[in-house]
Amino acid sequence: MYYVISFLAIMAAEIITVQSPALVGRFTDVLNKGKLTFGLVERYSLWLVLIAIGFSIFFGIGQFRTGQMGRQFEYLLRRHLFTHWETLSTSYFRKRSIGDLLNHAMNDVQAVRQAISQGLNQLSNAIFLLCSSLFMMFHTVSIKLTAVSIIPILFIPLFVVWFGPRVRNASRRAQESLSSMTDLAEENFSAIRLIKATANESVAVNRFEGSVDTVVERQLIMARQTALFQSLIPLMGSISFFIALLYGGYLVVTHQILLGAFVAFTMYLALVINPLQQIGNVINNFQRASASLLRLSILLGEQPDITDKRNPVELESIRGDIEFRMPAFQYPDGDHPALADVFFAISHGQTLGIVGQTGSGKTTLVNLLPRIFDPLPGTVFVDGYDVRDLRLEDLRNAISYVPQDGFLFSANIGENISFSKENANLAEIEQAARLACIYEEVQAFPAKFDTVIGERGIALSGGQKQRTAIARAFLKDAPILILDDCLSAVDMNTEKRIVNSLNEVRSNRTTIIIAHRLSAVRHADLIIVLDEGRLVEKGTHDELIAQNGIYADMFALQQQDSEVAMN
Ligand SMILES: Nc1ncnc2c1ncn2[C@@H]1O[C@H](COP(=O)(O)OP(=O)(O)OP(=O)(O)O)[C@@H](O)[C@H]1O
Repeated sequence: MYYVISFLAIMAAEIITVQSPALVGRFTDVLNKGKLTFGLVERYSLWLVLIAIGFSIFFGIGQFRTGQMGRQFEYLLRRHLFTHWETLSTSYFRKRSIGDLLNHAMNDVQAVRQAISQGLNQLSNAIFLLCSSLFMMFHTVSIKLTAVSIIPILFIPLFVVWFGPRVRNASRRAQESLSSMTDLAEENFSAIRLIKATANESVAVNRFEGSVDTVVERQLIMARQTALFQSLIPLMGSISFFIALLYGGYLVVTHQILLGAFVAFTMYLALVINPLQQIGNVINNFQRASASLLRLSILLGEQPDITDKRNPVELESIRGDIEFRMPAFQYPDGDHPALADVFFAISHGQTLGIVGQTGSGKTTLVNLLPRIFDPLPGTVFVDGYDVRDLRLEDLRNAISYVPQDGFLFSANIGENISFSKENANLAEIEQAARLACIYEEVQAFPAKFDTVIGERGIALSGGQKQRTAIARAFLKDAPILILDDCLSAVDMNTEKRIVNSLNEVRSNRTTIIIAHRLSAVRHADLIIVLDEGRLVEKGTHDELIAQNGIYADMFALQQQDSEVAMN
């Protein structure tokens, strides 16, 4: 609808504007014949002003409508893109850099928007102006003169065919370098503390300069191609002008056309050169936009690799019984199993502790429960159902997961805690904060729960970040709670208080605690020990101590360490 309005408005504007050369032509003829009166001068001037006003009104409407259409398209496309990304699995994001994704969301969408608003606007403008000028030239001046003068213009399609793929290719390379630059900037901002602490600012700046240089270099290549292409079009226009003057002048001198017709003709040619250049611009914009559109359609065509199966089991509520019957699990891009011989079961309300060396497969194991990665069929069960048979939404709603790095959003603390429960009230947020032992510290901040934290919670200490993330999981209050080594940055006393809160409020819910410090899992109903992905020991704390294996060794070592620390 917007486009129809803008299309009609631009058409009206151009039909109006092409009347002025004809008017000036008639004026010249009257002048030439010596019949010009002051009343006629006034009338011609008035018509010219009316033409200008009519053109401005319709052209303005056309511009606004196409602009509006472009912005709406941009908004819808970005929203669609983001919603689509949210449906994709984590393995997709492992393969893509953030800079690249941001580049698509910003630059590619913008290129398509420009083609839609400015491009379509300029194209229809140019086509109407061209057609109506040519019509007026044929109609009011001379068919022969027009036909001869437009010959150079016929070369333009050849230039388009020649330059098109080159401009597209240059645009793709420029966009790729922009992606890498955005990536590097993102990486540097994330690592700003490390860079400063190790006085590596100059290294970071040099790396960034290198990537900016590449961007500039590639953009210049694109600019060169574009400039060459665009300058050839007015060149062809000027050759047309040259022919018009030569041949048109001859026709006037030999009295085959009137002087007024010749004046009008040169004005039409001047009118035609502008749309020709615009067509060049538009074609370049379209080339760029078509490269962007291709990238966007590939992105939007990506399918999530972890989805609901056909007719999944829909449970009203999940209790939280968990069982692993897993001979092996291998990552899609791994070359050997990350987990092997993992057989254990816990009932709802129980606590499972998972310990093991770093890289032994603890995070991998818990990631299989919410299907962050898909286990093989018949290997992981919740409430007796294969997790692959449950509705993904039900399964994930039933799990609160606190990852190792307790990610925080750039929002205030209250919003961070209530992220998983949108309409939580302040009392609920405060209760969750109390259980996670962060309440007093938040109350000490000037804005309390309204305190805004920077990206990734830069104003909070590591332990505070972890406890805020734990409070978020407490607030969600799901039947299964997974704490993935998220007590590592809190001191022993706080750890003890959090574990006590867990015992207090989670009596009927299943808790999985991954920990390096054995004190955090000591009271678990079942502890499993992983070693290079293999489940090597399982039992309660006392049973494992009695087995005298890896767990007993780890315990002895940690006991020694804490005694040394006490002394
Ligand atoms: N997405 C992945 N694709 C391929 N291999 C992976 C992936 N994630 C982890 N791995 C590999 O799986 C193994 C187990 O990693 P995992 O993160 O589960 O160990 P972890 O016991 O949790 O370690 P940590 O205590 O250091 O957190 C490692 O060898 C790791 O390199």
